[in-house]
Amino acid sequence: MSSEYIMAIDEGTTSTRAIIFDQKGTKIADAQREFTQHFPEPGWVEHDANEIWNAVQSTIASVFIESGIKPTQIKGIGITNQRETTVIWDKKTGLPIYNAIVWQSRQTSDIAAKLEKDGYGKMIHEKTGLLIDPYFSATKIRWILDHVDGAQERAEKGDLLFGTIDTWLLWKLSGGAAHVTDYSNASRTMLFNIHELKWDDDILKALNIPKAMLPEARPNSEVYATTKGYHFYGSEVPIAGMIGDQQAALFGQMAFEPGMVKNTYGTGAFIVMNTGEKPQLSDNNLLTTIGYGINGKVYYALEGSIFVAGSAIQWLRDAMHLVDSAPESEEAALASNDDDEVYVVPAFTGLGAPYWDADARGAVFGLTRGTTRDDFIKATLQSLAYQSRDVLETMKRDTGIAIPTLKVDGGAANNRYLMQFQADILQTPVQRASDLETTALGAAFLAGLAVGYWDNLDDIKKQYATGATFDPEMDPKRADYLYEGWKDAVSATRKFKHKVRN
Ligand SMILES: Nc1ncnc2c1ncn2[C@@H]1O[C@H](COP(=O)(O)OP(=O)(O)O)[C@@H](O)[C@H]1O
Ligand SMILES: O=P(O)(O)OC[C@H](O)CO
Repeated sequence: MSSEYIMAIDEGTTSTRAIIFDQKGTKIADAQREFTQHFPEPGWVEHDANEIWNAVQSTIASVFIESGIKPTQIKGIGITNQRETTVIWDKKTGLPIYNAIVWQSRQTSDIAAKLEKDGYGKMIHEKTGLLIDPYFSATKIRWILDHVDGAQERAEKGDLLFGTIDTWLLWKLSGGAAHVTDYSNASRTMLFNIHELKWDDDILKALNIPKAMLPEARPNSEVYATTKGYHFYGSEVPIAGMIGDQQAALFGQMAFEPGMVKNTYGTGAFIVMNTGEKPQLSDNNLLTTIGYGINGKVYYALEGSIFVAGSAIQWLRDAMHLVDSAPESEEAALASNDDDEVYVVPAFTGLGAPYWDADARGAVFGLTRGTTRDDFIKATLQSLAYQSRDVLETMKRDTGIAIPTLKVDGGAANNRYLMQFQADILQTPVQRASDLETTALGAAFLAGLAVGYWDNLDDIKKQYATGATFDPEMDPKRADYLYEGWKDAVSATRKFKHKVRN
C-alpha cells in the first residue's frame, strides 16, 4: 500500500467532505459533515461561514483518526467548493461581518435588476461571460456592504476581505497567510474579466466595490500556501489545487477534450461542456466560464446551471415529509403507477438556465383525485431530468455539437430511476462515474499534479474507470410528448408572478 496520499476538501452546499486518495485515484478514507441552512426570508439562503470552517476542521480530524493516516503522509491538499457563495470578513479578527450569502439566494434581485436597467448587461456578458443575475457573487458583495454598518468604509480602507469559499478556507488553513482565489471561482463573481484574467475596473466601478477587498486570482494547480497551526497537527502541508466544484467535476471526469460534457446532480445540477482554449459566448443564455488553468494555459467551458436538483429531494424529505431519506425516492418512483402526467416545477429560488427568471416560484401540474405520494415523488425526480434536457438542447443549439454520451456524477446520480429516466427523456446514453466523488477527485488531481504526485495528464488519464451506463429504453415519440408537457408546465409557472405583481 502506498504511504503517500492527496487530500481533497470538498465543501458543498449542504455538506463538507475530507477525502484521502491514493496514486490510483482510489478513495482510501472520507469523512462528511452537514451544516445548517439558514432561510431568513422567503427566497433567501445563508450559511454561517464559521460553522463551515468548523465542519471542515472536524472532517479533517475525523478522516485522520478513522484512517490512521498521518498529516505527514499527505503530499498536497486540493480545495473544491460551492461557487459564488460570498463571505466578507475582518482582516484582523478573521470574523465574518455577515453570514455567507449562498449562490441560491435571491436577496440581491433588486441590485441585479438595477444593473440590468442601467444597461450593463452587454458589457458584463462580454467581459465576464455571465448574465446579470443575483446568483453570482458581485451583487452579494454589494448587499453586504450596504447592510452592515460602516462596511463600505472599512472595505475601502482595506480592513475587510472578500472571498468565495475556496478563498475563505485557504485563508483559514494558511493562518491568514494567503488571500487568493483561482480562475474558476473568480469567473463566477461577475467581476472577473475572463479574457484578460483580471478583476474588471468598469464593473467594480458600476457596483462601487473596492478592489482592496478582492483576492489575487491564480491558476488551478500550484502551491498557494501551506497549512499552519493545529489543523494538520503542526505539519506544513502544501495547499496545491483550488477549483469550483462544477469545474472540478469536469476535470475529475477527465473531460479534457473540447465538446466533452458532464452533469453533476448535487444540490443543484450543473451541465458543463469543455470548449477549449478560446472563450465562446453563448447566444442562448448559457454561461461562459473558466474551466481550469493549468501549465500556463486556460481552458474555457459553457455551462447551464440548474438551481434546484437534489435540494428538491431534500424538500420532499425535510419540508413535505414524503420520504425519510433521499434514496427512498427511488423506490417510490418505481412504485408509482401514474402515466408520467404530473409535473413538479421546482423553481424555489427562481429558474436558472436557460430561463434566468429570478421571480419564478415552484408549481405542480396535472394533479387528479388519484395522484399519490409516489406519483408526486416521481414527478419531483423527473423534474431534474427535464431541466437537464432544457439545458442540453440549448447547448446543442448553441455549439452545433451533438452530445453522444452524458457523463454524470453527484449525490442524486445514485438514483437509478432518475438515471434511466434521464437517458429516456434525452434519448442519449448516460454514463455514470465509477465513484461519484468526481468533484473531490478533480481537486485531488490538480493538487497532485502541482506537487509531482502525478506527472502529467496522461498519468491521471490512466486512472479513469466508468461505472454503469443507462441506455434509452423509451420510445422517442413518448419522450418528446412528455417533454412537451414539461415545457407547458414551465411556461405556466412563469406566468404566475402573484407576489411580484403586488
Ligand atoms: N439516492 C438519491 N436519490 C435522489 N437524490 C439524492 C440521492 N442521494 C442524494 N441525493 C441528493 O443529492 C444531494 C447531495 O449530493 P451532493 O453531491 O453531496 O451535493 P452537494 O455537493 O451540493 O452538497 C442532496 O440534495 C440529496 O437530496
Ligand atoms: O453544492 P453543489 O454541488 O450543488 O454546487 C453548487 C455550485 O457550485 C453553485 O454554482
